[in-house]
Amino acid sequence: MPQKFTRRPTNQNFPLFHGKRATPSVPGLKQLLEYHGVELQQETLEQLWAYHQLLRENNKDQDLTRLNAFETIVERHYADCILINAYVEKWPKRMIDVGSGAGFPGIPLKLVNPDIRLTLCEPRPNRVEFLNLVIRELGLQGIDVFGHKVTSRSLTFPVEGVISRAFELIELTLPRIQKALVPGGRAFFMKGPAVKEELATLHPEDYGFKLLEKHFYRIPKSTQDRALIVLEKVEV
Ligand SMILES: C[S@@+](CC[C@H](N)C(=O)[O-])C[C@H]1O[C@@H](n2cnc3c(N)ncnc32)[C@H](O)[C@@H]1O
Repeated sequence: MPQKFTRRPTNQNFPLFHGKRATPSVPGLKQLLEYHGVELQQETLEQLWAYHQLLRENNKDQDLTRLNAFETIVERHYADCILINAYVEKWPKRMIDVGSGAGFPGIPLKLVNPDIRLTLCEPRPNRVEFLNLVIRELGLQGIDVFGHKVTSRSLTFPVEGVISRAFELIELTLPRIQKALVPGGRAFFMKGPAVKEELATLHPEDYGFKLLEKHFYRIPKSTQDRALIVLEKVEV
């Protein structure tokens, strides 16, 4: 069964399952994801569930996410990180996720696109430990953790793609990734509605980039407005 990611935005704002709470379980996860426009293969769903279990078990003492309710985690973490697939025809083969935190968007992105060779960049030791635990426990291949800050000098390997969510202003990230990103490489920024003001004063050409795509959408059946901004490295 192909995986589906609904692109259609909706203004409908139903209470979840007509007021009922979803059961935290694989079927509950499937039901909630489908409610938000994400249809996954069973194997991917089970991997995401395993990740969710690790996130819950380790959140208490490791400060991984401030979201608590199952429904909110599925909507604002999992659906959010998977829906971007609807806007990207082909992901670069070699990517980094800058400021991964507890693994967003990197872990869901990798589960849905196992062919991406991905490095999760995260300096906080407890988060690095958690990300390595997830990789080990889920038996993921082609993914590792760079446990340092990404700076203009710290990345020593070339990459074809960069992604980040809830990290910092785009103009602060561009100099960090300028050297590591190959010409023609792409940078994907997952943003909220405030990005419109950010874009109004952004000059990507100052850093050797050009603005390629802007997608504004809402997580289906939610109040969460999102944007995916794609820049291309043009400078050789
Ligand atoms: C607000 S959190 C966002 C985490 C995740 N991307 C998400 O959407 O939930 C930002 C993360 O960036 C990390 N961070 C801060 N400076 C960084 C840098 N220079 N390079 C890489 N990660 C950094 C922080 O430790 C933190 O975990």
